[in-house]
Amino acid sequence: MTTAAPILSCENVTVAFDGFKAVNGMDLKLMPGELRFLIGPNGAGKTTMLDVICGKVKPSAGVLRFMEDVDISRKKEYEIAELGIGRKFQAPSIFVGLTVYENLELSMSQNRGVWATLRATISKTDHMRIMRQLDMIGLTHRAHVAAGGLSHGEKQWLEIGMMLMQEPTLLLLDEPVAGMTDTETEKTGELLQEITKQRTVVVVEHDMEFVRSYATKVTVMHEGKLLKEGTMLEVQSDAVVSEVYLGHGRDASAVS
Ligand SMILES: Nc1ncnc2c1ncn2[C@@H]1O[C@H](COP(=O)(O)OP(=O)(O)OP(=O)(O)O)[C@@H](O)[C@H]1O
Repeated sequence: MTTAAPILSCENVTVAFDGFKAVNGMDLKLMPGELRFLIGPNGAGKTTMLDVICGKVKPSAGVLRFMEDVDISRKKEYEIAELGIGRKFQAPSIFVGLTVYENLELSMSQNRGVWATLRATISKTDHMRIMRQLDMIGLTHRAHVAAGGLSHGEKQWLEIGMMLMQEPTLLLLDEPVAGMTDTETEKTGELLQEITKQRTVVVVEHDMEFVRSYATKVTVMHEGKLLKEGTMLEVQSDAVVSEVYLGHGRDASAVS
């Protein structure tokens, strides 16, 4: 039997902003096909950790290895994206004046200009890819609606769909269900589970109901470090985790 190699391995990662260590010796290992939740109180360093993985900020110490042997610690953001790491920020970045279909079409061919892409005749293969993607994100019936007219949840799914058109190996999502209705949140959880049949996903999340429903493994960060890793049950019953969360208003429910 062969043991699968990690898709991402972060060792002793530190990020300093003017001497303040937002991430301070963090370790994180992800296996292929994982849906990993990264939680922790406000200011724990979760978003900064995603920023380092996608190359938006550079670590002052530590090593990040992607696909076993590619050291991405010093690579530029676009190089990391080309290697197959996609990052979705909280606010959706979609073209509101274009239709859902056109947004997906554009994300497939980002190195061509907008008008060149939209004027070119689309191949049957590309059309089928877009149709499959629309089906996956549940927006087939909204294909020809301007993206600006979508609901908040639909916009988030469209952006996830746009990222998937680039075929990333690893997807990083920052609070994807923030502001969503309960129904939208549930649909997002199902979508993430579907995505992890083929890819690895890391989700930074504060919505503990959502984490409880969909997490198999949870990583807790505190003061820039790994505090605890395990199932939600293991994490919730940990005394140190409880202590850390106490007094952190919106996060206190994590351990209650
Ligand atoms: N560019 C920056 N310059 C200076 N300090 C920063 C910068 N980015 C983040 N920080 C600080 O680093 C710490 C960690 O921030 P980060 O956003 O990573 O935490 P977080 O766990 O994602 O928090 P939250 O859950 O509130 O989003 C915070 O104290 C924050 O103020």
